[in-house]
Amino acid sequence: MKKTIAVLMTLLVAIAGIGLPIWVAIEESERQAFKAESAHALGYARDVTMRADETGDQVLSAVGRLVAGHKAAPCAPGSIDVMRQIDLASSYIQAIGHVVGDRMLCSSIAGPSGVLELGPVDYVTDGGAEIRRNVRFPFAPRDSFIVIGRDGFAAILHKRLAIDTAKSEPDVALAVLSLDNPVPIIARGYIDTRWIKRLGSTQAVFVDGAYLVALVRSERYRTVGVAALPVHYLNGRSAEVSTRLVPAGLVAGVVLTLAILYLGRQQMSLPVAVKTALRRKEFFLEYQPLVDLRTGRWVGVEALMRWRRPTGEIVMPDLFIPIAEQNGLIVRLTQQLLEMVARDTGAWLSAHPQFHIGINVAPADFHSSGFLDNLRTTLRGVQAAPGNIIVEVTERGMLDPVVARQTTGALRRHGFAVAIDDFGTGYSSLSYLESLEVDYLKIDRSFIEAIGTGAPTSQVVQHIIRMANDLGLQMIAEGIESQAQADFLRKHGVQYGQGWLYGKSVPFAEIVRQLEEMEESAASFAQAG
Ligand SMILES: Nc1nc2c(ncn2[C@@H]2O[C@H](COP(=O)(O)O[C@H]3[C@@H](O)[C@H](n4cnc5c(=O)[nH]c(N)nc54)O[C@@H]3COP(=O)(O)O)[C@@H](O)[C@H]2O)c(=O)[nH]1
Repeated sequence: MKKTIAVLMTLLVAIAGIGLPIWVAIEESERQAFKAESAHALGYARDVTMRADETGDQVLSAVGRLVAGHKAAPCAPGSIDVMRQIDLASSYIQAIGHVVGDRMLCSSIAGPSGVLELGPVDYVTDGGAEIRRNVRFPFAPRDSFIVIGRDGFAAILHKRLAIDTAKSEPDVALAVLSLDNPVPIIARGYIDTRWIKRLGSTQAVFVDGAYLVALVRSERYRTVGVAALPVHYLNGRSAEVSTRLVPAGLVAGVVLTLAILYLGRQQMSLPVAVKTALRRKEFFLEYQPLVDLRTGRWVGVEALMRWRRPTGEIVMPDLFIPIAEQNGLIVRLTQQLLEMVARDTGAWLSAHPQFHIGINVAPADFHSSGFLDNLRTTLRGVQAAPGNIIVEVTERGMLDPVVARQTTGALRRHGFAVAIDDFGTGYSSLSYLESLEVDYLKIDRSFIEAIGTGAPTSQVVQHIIRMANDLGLQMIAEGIESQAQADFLRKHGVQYGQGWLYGKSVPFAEIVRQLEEMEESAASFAQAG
């Protein structure tokens, strides 16, 4: 069952880990493609609007000039000359003339008496311009023209000019729409006049079915330039961008998934590895000297567990103790700790009954009924005295006052000493401590570190010392690294200490060797004296 869940979880992580970056890459490709093709379409729509505006400007200015100077005799030779000048100077106007009803009576193209039939006006804009959208002339039977007029004059415009853009992309539809009339003024390709409803204040870009549509409103006239790109432009661009982004997303996804799976496996396999390590007896002990601060003599050690993995890597207890605790393995680990203490010290402890070995026990050990028996049996095997052992338990292990009182009481009745480890990091109150039978307070390293630093916690150590003195407890300071810290602690009455100032943790044989060396030099010093 567990295996099935693990396989399912792995599959899920793989699908999510690989799928998510690919999905993000596709989304990003589409976003980039929309951005690029929107700019493309807007460029055409702006161009159309600009051309339509220029056409409007030229028509207005030409008609204005004729109305101002030639209204009285619009077909006089002088007026025709001006019409021809306008014609020549203008880029959009093909011809201009004088209009009465549906006919152009004279013009730049047909002269003073050449009449051109225009047909009826299609609509009149809000500004009063009369628009004929589709006028044909006998002289250009295949073309159709727009005629825009007012005040008796009208300009003939070629229909293609305003939308004579996007030549290299003939499938792009273009148009000039009027806000006053639903029929396009000019159009090329498929144009839906309902698009105009989606125009915001100045411009809009959107996808409608098979088209990416861009609208740009004229700032001067009630017209709108439109460009509609077939949607395959967008898809093509998106495919092009995704050929770059999707492989990158895939690589990122694979790396992410492998990293997640690797970390997950590490986490999932650690409890199994600790269990295997227990079976294979991969744990070992190092011992850190415990020093009498008043004499400088080594009066004991603290046993600290390490794990040598089959790879040779040494793992520190901060990593495996919590795993052992969370996975119900700590009692077995503590059992091995006792066995290792017995094996390392052998008969040495029986010959040194005053020498202390501090052993760390977890809250679960402290609450386990078999712990005391195990401790006694193991020590009996090496003829060590209970007085050799200091059982170190953190404030966390003392949380239940009834169990704490029972266990500490039983341990002390059998001659073992009890120390509260890492003191100051928990929440023990003075009255609670008073109710427990303990021998030592181990002052946590963090308070020793703060000595002389001026940090807010630098004063705490003095309160702890006062509290321990009030309770009649002996003190062990942890983590002494400098002589100044040692001097401060001794001056304030702390009896014992340990830390790198005196020595890091080493195998027990090394502790014995150094003790013998110290004894020898003390003896030769005494002899010399
Ligand atoms: N239940 C068990 N807990 C155990 C056992 N063995 C160790 N532990 C607990 O693991 C914690 C980390 O221990 P460790 O990494 O061994 O670190 C100890 C010392 O190496 C370190 N130390 C000692 N002196 C100094 C110093 O001067 N400076 C400095 N930076 N570090 C120093 O402190 C750790 C000892 O801490 P403590 O036990 O509080 O005295 C630690 O909490 C161990 O208790 C085990 O078998 N069972």
